[in-house]
Amino acid sequence: MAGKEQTQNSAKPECNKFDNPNDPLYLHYSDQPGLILVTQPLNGENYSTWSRAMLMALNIKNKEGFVNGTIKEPPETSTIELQQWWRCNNLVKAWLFNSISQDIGASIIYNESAHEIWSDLKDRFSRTNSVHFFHVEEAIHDCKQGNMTVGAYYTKLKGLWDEREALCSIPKCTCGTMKDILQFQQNQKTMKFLMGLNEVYASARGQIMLMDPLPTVNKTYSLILQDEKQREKSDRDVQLAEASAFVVKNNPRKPEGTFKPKNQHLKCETCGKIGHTSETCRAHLKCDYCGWQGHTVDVCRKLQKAKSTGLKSDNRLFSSKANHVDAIAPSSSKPFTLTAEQYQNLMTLLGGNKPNSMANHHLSHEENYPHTESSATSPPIDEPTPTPPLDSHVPSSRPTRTTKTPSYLHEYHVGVSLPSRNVPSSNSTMVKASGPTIIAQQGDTVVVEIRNGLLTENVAIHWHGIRQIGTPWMDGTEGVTQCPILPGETFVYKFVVDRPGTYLYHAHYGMQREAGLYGAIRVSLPDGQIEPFSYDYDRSIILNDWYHKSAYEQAVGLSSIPFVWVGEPQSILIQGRGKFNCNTPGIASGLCNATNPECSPYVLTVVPGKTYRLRIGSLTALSALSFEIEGHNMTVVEADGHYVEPFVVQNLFIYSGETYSVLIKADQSPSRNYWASAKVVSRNSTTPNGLAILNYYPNHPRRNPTASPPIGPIWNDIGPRLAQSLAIKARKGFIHTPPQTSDRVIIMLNTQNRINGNVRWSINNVSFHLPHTPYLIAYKHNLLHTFEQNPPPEGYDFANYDIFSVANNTNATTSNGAYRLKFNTTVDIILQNANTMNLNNSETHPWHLHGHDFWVLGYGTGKFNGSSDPKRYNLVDPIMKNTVAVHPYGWTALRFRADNPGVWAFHCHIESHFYMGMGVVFEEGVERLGRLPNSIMGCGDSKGHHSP
Ligand SMILES: O=C1O[C@H]([C@@H](O)CO)C(O)=C1O
Repeated sequence: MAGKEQTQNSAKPECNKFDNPNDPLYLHYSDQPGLILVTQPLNGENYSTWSRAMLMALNIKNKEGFVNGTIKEPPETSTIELQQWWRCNNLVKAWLFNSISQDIGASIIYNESAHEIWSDLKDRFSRTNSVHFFHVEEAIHDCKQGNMTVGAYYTKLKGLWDEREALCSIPKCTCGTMKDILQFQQNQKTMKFLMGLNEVYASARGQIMLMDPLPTVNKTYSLILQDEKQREKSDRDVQLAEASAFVVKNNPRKPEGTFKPKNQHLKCETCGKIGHTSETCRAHLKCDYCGWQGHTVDVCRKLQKAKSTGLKSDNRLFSSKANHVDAIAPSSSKPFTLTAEQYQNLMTLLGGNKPNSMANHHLSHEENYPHTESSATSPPIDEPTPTPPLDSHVPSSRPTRTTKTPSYLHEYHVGVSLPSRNVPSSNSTMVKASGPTIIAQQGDTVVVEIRNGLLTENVAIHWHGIRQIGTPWMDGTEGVTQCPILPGETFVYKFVVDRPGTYLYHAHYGMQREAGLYGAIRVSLPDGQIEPFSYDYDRSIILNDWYHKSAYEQAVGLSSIPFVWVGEPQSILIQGRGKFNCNTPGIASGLCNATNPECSPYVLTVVPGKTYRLRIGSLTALSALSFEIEGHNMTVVEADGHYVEPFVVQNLFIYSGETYSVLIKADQSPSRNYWASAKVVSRNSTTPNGLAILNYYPNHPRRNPTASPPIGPIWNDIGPRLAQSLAIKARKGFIHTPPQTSDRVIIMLNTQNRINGNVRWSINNVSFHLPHTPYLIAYKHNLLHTFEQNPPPEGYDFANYDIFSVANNTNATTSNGAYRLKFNTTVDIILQNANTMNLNNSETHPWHLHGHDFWVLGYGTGKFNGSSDPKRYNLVDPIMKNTVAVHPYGWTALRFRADNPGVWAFHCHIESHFYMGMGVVFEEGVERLGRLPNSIMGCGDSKGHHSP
């Protein structure tokens, strides 16, 4: 009795126990063996996700312990409990069977316990994790927005991160570093997400990257969504398109890790991939349009899509960088408008944050910029009679113009204001920024409507390096090709970009360029043509110098008695960003701190292993620069729009008005960032080097490089600079052989003089000044009385002039006479440098020719010898350029064909030097031009010459 009671007593609590839903041995009536706990059965390749999902489901059922072994089999003495345990174990086994593929199921059917099965599966399938892990990592690396919405892109990336975490998560620890590690991981995710976004988000990306601390990826996603919403709202009429060089290699296909070829039994011996054989291997194919391997341009789906949507074939619309806006418009069929946000960006870039002593007009969007969505058409363009384009100097195999039907119009509407100066203070910083990069394709027509928003100052914009063949009135040189654009007036520039390459644009009125009105022009090859070098990404970088004094104050000083020299600039800017009195850019100290992202240097983010084409242009007012990137060689491949026979440099010397493309490979240790530095050379300058950061992804863009910035070359060592000049030759296969003889030689002695008490620069003792009536109008409309008709001298007193001493040029004069060149003749120019008015001093002058490229035939030191030096000319493979340096006490010989009807300035690109008279003007074939557009008239005697 007592025993029976005991049994009953002992059984009762056990029964109660199994009734308790919190007990792992409890079975709910719904816990049926037929249940399927996960949707994706284990197939051998999805172990990590499967096991995670399974554990989650078992945890909900309170049966996790049966697979991880924590709920042990009870001793045989506890019979009832043992029975219940086996019931539960078998139930879990059934659930496992239901969640694995049949093949795998067959191999574990004889395992007794769920725990054994679980361990067996783990042993077998988690071993493939490293391969899977590799694929997941690869897929994360390749994951870019491309054709996806931001939401879809985020979801995809998030899924991949979760998968990676399932495969390999950071072990939990309680020490303090865990927080830092997680923060680092978060930052990496934010960076990855930002990097994969399409270029339309570049502006937002730039802002987010400068936030400190970096927001979490979720927060970043929400910020980008807001940006997208705003964009959709204000950009309704403009079709969004994936954009820019940053995503040129966007892969719309599945990342390799998730892509499964059909014929898995085939293996290619050529590329090693599964799914095909050598005969059908496409690995060697490369598409000239989208840059992807594996197909050619004729079957490129991206191109077909672009064509079918009617967008310009490169399908780019807006692309903005952290500190400048790249804009590109579709064909003329749709009116192009800037959105309020884009316009605001542009104005912020052109504008500053403090009032300027000069006329400086920052109007609100509505006031200043009428061409928002509501303006349906562009203002009528004053169309002059076109002159046929000339195709000289170009081998017939490579056409200079692509005739397209219809030709694409790129329209830009730009309101002009000038950036303000930062008033020097004890510890201040400054930022200046350039205007939008114009991105076009060879043969495109670019239309830029400039509205002068300045209150009291005129404006004109020159398209530097664009030869304006057939449109000399669009060169934008005030006083030479057009009247100035008056405050409040609008001028429409319309011209064809007839050659691929890297060009610039900038103000060409007084010393206004110095005030910060400039930007880059990037012209790509026509569809189907490829560059003779390869790279993964394309970036434009403009170098500049920056003064605290306004251009106006500088100009007053230069023309005052006593003379007030502009002095050395306060800062050097890389892509619009510089510093003043900060210890180091990017460091959280003083005013250059995290709360002021505007104070950060320009950051160029690179993906380790990738090659970048850096299109570097200089628009300095004064400084010759040496540009270098710590630890990275640069291969020079392009100069002023011409392919260069590649050569490698550690530092690139670049003079105002020049452009170069260099290739750099992100092949250094990816564990840190690197300095890019621009140092003043050729002048004993006190200006600190301009600095930027080459940011190796995924390092934080504002993490300072661990090394000190490069010091750069010695300022007065001419040797390496001359060596670089001599190294620049035309690339084989792209040589434009120069005419072997010339029809006329003009020697131009560059000297500094004192004329009527003013310090001036002169050419052959004649200092240049601009007339009130632009030459082009004066020649065409026979208004020859508006400027001096005595042509400037063709040389100097060669026998008696000592270029090495301070000359007493008392006979120097000023003149606005021009050289008239016989149309289609070949002209040689010898730029002869000399001593300035300071003892033992000769300066570097970058000379820029409008309307042409010239062959650079040679350089030399000392006085040019007309009988021996021409024998040393390079008449085989000289580079063609539009800007070239004459080195201190040296000479440079150029040759060009006077075959572009118009009037063209040729001048020193140092802003103050041209202002002080260092320039000349060439006229050629104006009689061949048709009617000039009315829009360039209105000043001097051109008043009243408007044609109906
Ligand atoms: O044009 C210039 O004037 C000064 C100096 O020669 C006179 O002070 C200078 O360095 C120039 O380049």
